[in-house]
Amino acid sequence: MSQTKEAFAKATALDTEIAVSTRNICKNYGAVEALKNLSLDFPRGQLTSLLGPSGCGKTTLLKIIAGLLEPTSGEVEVNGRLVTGPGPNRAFVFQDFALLPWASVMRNVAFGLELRGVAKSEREAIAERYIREVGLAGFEKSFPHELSGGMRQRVGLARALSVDAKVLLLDEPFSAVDEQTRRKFQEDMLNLVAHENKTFIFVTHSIEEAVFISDQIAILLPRPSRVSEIIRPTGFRNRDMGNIRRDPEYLDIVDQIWASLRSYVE
Ligand SMILES: Nc1ncnc2c1ncn2[C@@H]1O[C@H](COP(=O)(O)OP(=O)(O)OP(=O)(O)O)[C@@H](O)[C@H]1O
Repeated sequence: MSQTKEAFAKATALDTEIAVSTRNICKNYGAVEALKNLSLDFPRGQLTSLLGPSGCGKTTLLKIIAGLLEPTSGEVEVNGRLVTGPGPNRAFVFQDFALLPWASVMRNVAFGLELRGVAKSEREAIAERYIREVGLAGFEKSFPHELSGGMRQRVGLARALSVDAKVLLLDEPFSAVDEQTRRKFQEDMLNLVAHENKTFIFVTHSIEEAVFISDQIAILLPRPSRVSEIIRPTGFRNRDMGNIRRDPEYLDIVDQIWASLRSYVE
């Protein structure tokens, strides 16, 4: 079997522990049926991307997992426990960064810990580690308006990492940055997933991005959304990052996903 076929076929047999599980999620906004019986498992320590046509309900699903939005019916389990609202085991990285404009990078990154009552010296030590890890060392005292969009996004990511949530929910985190920065971020994400042992759930519009960074890709159907396909591009995962984008399996999977999605684009 070719590696590409394997990526699609393997999607049925999962031998990894499940960190997050959504079961028969339905979500209606008044007369708008956004999600319908959506069931999906998210393997622990891996990155799953949600990919689908605009308006299919990706952000809605992310917010339901975060506990920020209640499903009309169905349930979400995180580490075997039912989600009934937001909790410290999940951190959300918002599309617009949601930084405090009046606070320094250090204060912004440490803010989640500050809210949890962690002592200043301890929270700043933790924040410093993640500021370094996302490549912002030296900018601790800067304010958000002094940073580029890409740097602000890194502050948001460092803040989510600092609170030590086991599940990170990222809503199109790289959409506001230029292409070069975006590629660097994608490589950083691969490193983070490899070293942090956290479960990442990632919304993106980009097929190439999803295939580059994901252990698992869930393709969602247009509204009312369900999962149409699950793809696990494992073949090139352990190869040199610099070569992934020209790997034949990578290119094949990108093509196949586009073939699935193109019928939904007007
Ligand atoms: N608060 C709301 N009230 C009414 N309808 C809503 C609300 N939030 C979302 N919707 C609708 O639900 C559907 C799913 O929205 P959602 O933002 O989850 O989709 P998405 O896949 O993340 O979209 P995009 O890819 O464009 O960001 C859309 O049709 C949207 O218009």
